[in-house]
Amino acid sequence: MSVKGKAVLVTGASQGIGKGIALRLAKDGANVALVDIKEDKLAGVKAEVEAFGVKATTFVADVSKRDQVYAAVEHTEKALGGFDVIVNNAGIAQVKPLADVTPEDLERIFRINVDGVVWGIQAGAAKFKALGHKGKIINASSIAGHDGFAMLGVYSATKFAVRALTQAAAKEYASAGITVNAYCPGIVGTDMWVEIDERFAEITGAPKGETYKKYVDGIALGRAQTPEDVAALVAFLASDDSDYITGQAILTDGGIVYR
Ligand SMILES: NC(=O)C1=CN([C@@H]2O[C@H](COP(=O)(O)OP(=O)(O)OC[C@H]3O[C@@H](n4cnc5c(N)ncnc54)[C@H](O)[C@@H]3O)[C@@H](O)[C@H]2O)C=CC1
Ligand SMILES: CC(=O)C(C)=O
Repeated sequence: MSVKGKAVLVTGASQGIGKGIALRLAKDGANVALVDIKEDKLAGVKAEVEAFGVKATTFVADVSKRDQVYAAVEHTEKALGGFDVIVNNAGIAQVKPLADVTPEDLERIFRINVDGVVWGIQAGAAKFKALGHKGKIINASSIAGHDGFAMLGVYSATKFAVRALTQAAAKEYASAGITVNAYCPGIVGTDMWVEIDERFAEITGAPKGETYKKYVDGIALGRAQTPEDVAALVAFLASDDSDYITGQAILTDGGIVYR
């Protein structure tokens, strides 16, 4: 598997899965652009990436804003001297019964989780075409993009949407040699799950930690997923070894049996 020397843009790279992806790709020899809204955390991740002896750069952008995503792609090409892969990883979750969902909730979650992926696909593909070379687009879906999760209904809808966008984009860009795939993690022990568990506790009265434990107990491999587990799949999708794979939404969930 080789990503050595490739220039890769990762969104949502300040923490969690995005940070895990950035570090894994750096370990494998890729140069990495770290994009996030959390400016304060980016410098620390950049230093960790550079410790692998590769180039790193940071860029503050809100993926829900089209112009900011295009600017992040431009910055990546200039700073890293190329542009080969975009990982549209940034996303947010919200725990709420469907009965309580507001127009503002829908607006906020869809703008980041869906628009953010549309802009990443669009800006990434435009740059690959301008450079005249093949490229890879990799999007974050979820097991919640395969089954609607109770209390995470709107979030699940956005992750189903990411699968649809991945399939459509794969067909639209295949003739340009651009591949488009999605990774679908299970239960990953990041800040996102800390917040999900806390919200479940507030809404249902379940003790803190119980919801997370319930989901982890349903994983056949018997443990929660780590960002590194997810990054292993993304490293494959970013490498030349995945050249014949496109339009796929690949589950990496430890054989989850409880949803
Ligand atoms: N944690 C989990 O169990 C799972 C997570 N996922 C997906 O993986 C991706 C990463 O999730 P985690 O690392 O767990 O979440 P996280 O909450 O730990 O990290 C998300 C990152 O995205 C950034 N971000 C949020 N909104 C942004 C915006 N508008 N523009 C730019 N950056 C923004 C945050 O600042 C943060 O650094 C998300 O798309 C999530 O939906 C999918 C399946 C399972
Ligand atoms: C956060 C998320 O996507 C799940 C399914 O845990």
